[in-house]
Amino acid sequence: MARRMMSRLGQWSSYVFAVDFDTNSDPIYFALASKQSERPQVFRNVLADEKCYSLHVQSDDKIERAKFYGGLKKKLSKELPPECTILEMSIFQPNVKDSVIKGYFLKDASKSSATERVLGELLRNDPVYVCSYLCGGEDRQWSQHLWSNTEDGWVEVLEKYCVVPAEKPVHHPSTLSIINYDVFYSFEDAYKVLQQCVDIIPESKAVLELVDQRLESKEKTDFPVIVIEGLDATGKTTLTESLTEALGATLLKSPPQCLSPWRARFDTEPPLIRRAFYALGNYLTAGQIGQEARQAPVIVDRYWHSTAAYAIATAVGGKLGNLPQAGSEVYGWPGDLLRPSLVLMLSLSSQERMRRLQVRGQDKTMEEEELEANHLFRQKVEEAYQRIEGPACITVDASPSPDQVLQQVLLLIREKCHL
Ligand SMILES: Nc1ncnc2c1ncn2[C@@H]1O[C@H](COP(=O)(O)OP(=O)(O)O)[C@@H](O)[C@H]1O
Ligand SMILES: Nc1ccn([C@@H]2O[C@H](COP(=O)(O)OP(=O)(O)O)[C@@H](O)[C@H]2O)c(=O)n1
Repeated sequence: MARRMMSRLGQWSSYVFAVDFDTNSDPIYFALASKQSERPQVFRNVLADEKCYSLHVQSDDKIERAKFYGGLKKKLSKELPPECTILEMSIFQPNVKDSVIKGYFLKDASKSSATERVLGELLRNDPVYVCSYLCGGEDRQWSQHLWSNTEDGWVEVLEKYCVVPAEKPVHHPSTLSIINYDVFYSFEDAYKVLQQCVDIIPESKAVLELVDQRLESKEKTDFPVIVIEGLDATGKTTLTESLTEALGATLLKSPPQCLSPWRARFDTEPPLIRRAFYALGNYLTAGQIGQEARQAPVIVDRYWHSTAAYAIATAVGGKLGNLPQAGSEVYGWPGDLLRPSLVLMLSLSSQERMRRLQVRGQDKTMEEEELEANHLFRQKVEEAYQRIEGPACITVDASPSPDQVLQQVLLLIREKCHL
């Protein structure tokens, strides 16, 4: 019944469908209508005579939705014929926060009926909507056909709508659900996510217990707190160690050491859960900063900027221009998180960063591997770093020798923190 209600055109008419045919260009946007449009056909330039399908996740439970969507791509890649291309798609109400429903669009060039079989199985067993797309008639217009499950196990077409072009929205759909899905702006919001995961991820309990024992931090610290940020291999470890020695400071990092046993586990989780874990790491580190900054200056290797910038850059699909505008609330500092006195971001050319990565030759996190493969993603991380406010970060050229970088940073610290 719920499915029937949701599928009515009245319900869908305010929604737009976005399919990422190519990460370097805008998605193709389309909507559903009862009548064909006279404007050009939506898919004409991107589809050959392939069979096309879409799937989107249906569940009111945020955690279930995130878990299922994360696993769905793996499942589809494994079970669909190799001639089937899996593209990301989302359904959303233009410029309405939290309205996004994520899914996949399939272009199937195979001759077999394997794809339909896999989709039929998914429809029977999982919280998904499945649609197929047909191109027909003299003017070769596209229509969308919503599938439904019958009691005797057959899949039938429930409803059919015309596919019509839709306007490009002001905000890229991936920016509509950053808040509380990719980035958490209060302790409570991140904590709630892990609380809801206790049954499915037993490690959450241990993390929550640690977090429950965290130290509270005052808003104002006695000694300055200096955060060093930057992409992997920009020289954070080298600099934070020499700074700590030069200033007689205490060195801390986020996520803190006490979370290490669980980090790899949470790195395999979908963004919602993974980001909540890192967000809580910042609150644990904040407690340590508050304590240590009573006695000496504190140097912190990665903190909130890392958590927010990587999360935003991962969440926002496609081009650099799809990032939320500078000044957007997504770049704001969480009201309840200790603010450092100074944030410095080490910046390097990609060639020098690659050289240092190769010299170091250590294992990289999956995300760091992606950074290497994906120049666009790296640009988005650096741009997001620069847009975060309260405090904003100051960019430091990390290409000179380690000692020159240290001297340059010491000068900045003396100027800004009067140390
Ligand atoms: N200023 C520098 N010039 C040249 N090499 C550097 C410099 N700073 C760090 N390195 C080297 O680059 C690699 C990455 O530095 P590291 O401090 O581990 O970066 P991060 O902690 O940001 O990942 C290491 O092999 C380090 O010795
Ligand atoms: N405070 C932090 C630190 C790291 N992170 C995440 O951890 C990853 C980087 O961690 P890392 O261990 O590879 O970084 P390095 O300190 O080795 O440069 C990023 O991909 C971020 O997603 C975070 O979200 N918040």
